[in-house]
Amino acid sequence: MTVSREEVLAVLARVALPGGGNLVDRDLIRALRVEGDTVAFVIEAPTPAEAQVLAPVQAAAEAALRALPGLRNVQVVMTAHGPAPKAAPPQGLKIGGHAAPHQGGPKRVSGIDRIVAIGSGKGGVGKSTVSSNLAVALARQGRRVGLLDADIYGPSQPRMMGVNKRPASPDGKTIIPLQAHGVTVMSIGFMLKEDEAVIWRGPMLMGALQQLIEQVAWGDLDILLIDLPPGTGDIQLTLSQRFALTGAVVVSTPQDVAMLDARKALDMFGKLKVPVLGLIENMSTYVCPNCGHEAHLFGHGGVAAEAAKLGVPFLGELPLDLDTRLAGDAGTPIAAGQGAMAEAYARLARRLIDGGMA
Ligand SMILES: Nc1ncnc2c1ncn2[C@@H]1O[C@H](COP(=O)(O)OP(=O)(O)OP(=O)(O)O)[C@@H](O)[C@H]1O
Repeated sequence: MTVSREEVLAVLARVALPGGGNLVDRDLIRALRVEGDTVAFVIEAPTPAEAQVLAPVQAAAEAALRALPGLRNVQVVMTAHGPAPKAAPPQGLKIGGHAAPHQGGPKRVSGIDRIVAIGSGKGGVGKSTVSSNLAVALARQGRRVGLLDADIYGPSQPRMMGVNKRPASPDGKTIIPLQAHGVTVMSIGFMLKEDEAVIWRGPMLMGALQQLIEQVAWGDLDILLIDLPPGTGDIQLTLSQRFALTGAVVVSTPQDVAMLDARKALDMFGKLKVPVLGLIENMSTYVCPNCGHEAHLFGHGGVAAEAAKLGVPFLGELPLDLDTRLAGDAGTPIAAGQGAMAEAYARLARRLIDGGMA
């Protein structure tokens, strides 16, 4: 028995807040994901002080969801924005400290030729899948590639790239990234225990992001791909303001609602002066493996049309493909093998290389 997003929201709407209202009508839920028997989301408190007040609410929400038949894993993270109390000085390697004061414009990271962010307006459109496969496809074409999983609310790269162990830090400062399928990989997921519910305050998230870029011994890279969280939040803002990005690639499905959100992401990159290198349509066509019939479950061609309308490059379309999902779940991206999907990613990679973007 599976639980729907609506059922989860209905339960959360019954969790009352001190001072009135509930988690849903006070709009505190972010990045809600319901997948099989797992639900994960973020409670975004307006301030660190309110995050403390809301701690019992977090516990009540978790308990209410655990009572739903069909749900086995409930992962709730609390974040808060605004000034946070001063942190104790770090002892050994600690991730999620406060970001160092920032002066001047976006800066280059030494040894890294290009930084390309992969974003989406909506969650679940395949941004992480595209990031891992593109990274592998670029590496197969001889590029020196790094992949940073900055999806702090739901890191997917440990699973998709098939690596998950805590990276070494010989001096308590430098972090040694992991290697998988020819790609140098770092994920916030490597630093967290599974199911760990940490209170990540907004400023701490920013500190974590900065550490993941600057303290990781990336070595010399032709390109660092950054798998962003969905949407247009603090991570996107901090990243663009602090680091000189070569550009951003936006992934969307052709579905109208996904495109609507993708437009917001494009608008955000425009405002932040990050060049949009192109749009990718994911899950565009489904070819039945039994009869070969083509169906367009989320529509088709909408992303190419939008790219043409906005005057940004359309980088290609990737079909909805069972083997892509299975490969991602198994930790070996489909681009690492042979066949039509590996070739589609190889074409995408070639296009970026030929355009000087990778
Ligand atoms: N082209 C595809 N064909 C089949 N399955 C796909 C495809 N692209 C992605 N998926 C599957 O869809 C699910 C969501 O993909 P993914 O995690 O890459 O999305 P996302 O946009 O990064 O999501 P989020 O932002 O919520 O982390 C995964 O199970 C993935 O394997």
